[in-house]
Amino acid sequence: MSTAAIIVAAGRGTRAGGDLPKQWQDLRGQPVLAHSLAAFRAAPGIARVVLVIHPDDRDRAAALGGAVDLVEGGASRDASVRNALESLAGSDVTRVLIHDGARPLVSQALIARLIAALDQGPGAAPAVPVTDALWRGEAGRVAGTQDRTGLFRAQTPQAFHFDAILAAHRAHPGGAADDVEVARAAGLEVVIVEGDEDNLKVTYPGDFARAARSLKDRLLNDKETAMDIRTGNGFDVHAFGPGDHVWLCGVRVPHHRGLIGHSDADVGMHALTDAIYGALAEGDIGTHFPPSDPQWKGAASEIFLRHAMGRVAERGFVLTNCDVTLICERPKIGPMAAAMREALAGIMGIEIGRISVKATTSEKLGFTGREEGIASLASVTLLQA
Ligand SMILES: Nc1ccn([C@@H]2O[C@H](COP(=O)(O)OP(=O)(O)OP(=O)(O)O)[C@@H](O)[C@H]2O)c(=O)n1
Ligand SMILES: C[C@](O)(CO)[C@H](O)COP(=O)(O)O
Repeated sequence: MSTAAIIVAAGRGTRAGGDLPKQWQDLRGQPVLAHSLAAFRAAPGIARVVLVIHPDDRDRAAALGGAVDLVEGGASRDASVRNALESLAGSDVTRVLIHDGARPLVSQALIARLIAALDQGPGAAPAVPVTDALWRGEAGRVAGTQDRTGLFRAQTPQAFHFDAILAAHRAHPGGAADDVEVARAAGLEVVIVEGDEDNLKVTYPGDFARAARSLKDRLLNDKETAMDIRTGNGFDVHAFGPGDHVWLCGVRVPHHRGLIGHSDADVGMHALTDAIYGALAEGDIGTHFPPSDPQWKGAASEIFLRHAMGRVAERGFVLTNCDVTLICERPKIGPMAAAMREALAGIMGIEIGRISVKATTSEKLGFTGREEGIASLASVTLLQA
C-alpha cells in the first residue's frame, strides 16, 4: 500500500495576472509551487509526488529539483488530473491526494487528517463552512439571498482510493470543478474533513499578499514549520578572596588569590549557564540551584552547566554557539583560553568550534581594574532542532 500526491500546476493563472503563471510567481523567496511541493515532500505518509506541469514550464520545474515525476497537463484541470492518474496506473499506488499547486499553505496536519480519513471510505476532502451571508447579484445590485445551511467552501488536497478515482475520471465526460465532483458522479462517497482557512488558493492578484502574510505568521508561530532561533545573555561577578587558584570556564588557574562564592565561583561558567537559561526563558542559576540550599555549597559549576544543557535538549533545541568574555587584569586568560574551550566542549557535549572564550581588561578602571574581582559576559544561540 502506498500513497502518492498529485500536484496540478499546468494552468495559466489568467485571473492572477503577472509576467508568469501564478504558481511560478514569487512567494517569500520561492515560487508558489515550491511551497506546495515542499509540504508533500515533508509529509510522512506520502511515498511519491507527481507534478503536473504545462509543457512551457519544463525548465522551471527542473529547477525545483528533488525527486518528483513530471507529467504534462491537459487543457482543463480535470484533464491534468487524469494525465497524472494514468501515469500511476499499474503502479503500487493505492491511495492518492490531489492538490492544487496554487494552494501553497497546505499544512501537515491537513494532509495527515486526509490520509487518516481514507481508512473510513473511498474519498475525503477538506472544506470550511460558509460563514458569510450569501446573495445573488444582478447588475451590481443584490437580487436575492441564498440559504447557507449545509454549504461549504471546497479545498484541496482531495483524497481517494486510487483505483476508484482513476475509474471515476475515466468515466467522466469532463468539465468538473474538482475531483470530488468526478468522484460523486461515479457514486463514490466523499467525507468532509475539517479544512483550514489559511489553505487559500492563489487566484487573484491580492491573494499573493494574503498568502505571504499567512506564511510569515506560520513561520513565526506554527509548531509544524517554525524556525525557533533564540539568543540569551548572562553576566556574573565574583570577588577575590584568600586562595591560590581560581576556577574559570572549567579550568583550575593558579593565582595568588581565589574567588569567593557559594559554589566554586567559576564566574565564566556561571555567565554562560545564565545565558542558556535566559535563551530558554527559564530564569537563572539561582532559580534552579538556590544559594539558600546548602547542598550547592562548594559545588562544581559544571553541575549547573550540565543541567542547563539538559534543559536545552529536553526543550528540543541545539546550542549552535556560545561566546564567553572574562573581564580581569589578571590572571592572563589568553594562554588558558584553548584549555577553557576544551573543558566547556567536554561538559556541553558540543564541538569546540562552537565555543569562544576570550578576555579583556578594563584598563585598570573599576572593580576589575583594581583587581577586586572578575566579571564575565556570555551570549548563546539556540536553534529548535
Ligand atoms: N489545465 C489546467 C488548469 C488548471 N490546473 C491547475 O489547477 C489548479 C486550480 O486551478 P485554477 O486556480 O483555476 O488555476 P488556473 O487555471 O491556472 O487559473 P485561471 O483560471 O485564473 O487561469 C491550479 O494549480 C492550476 O495550475 C492544471 O493543472 N491544468
Ligand atoms: C479544485 C478547487 O480548488 C476546489 O476548491 C476549485 O474547484 C478550483 O476552482 P477553479 O475554478 O479552477 O479556480
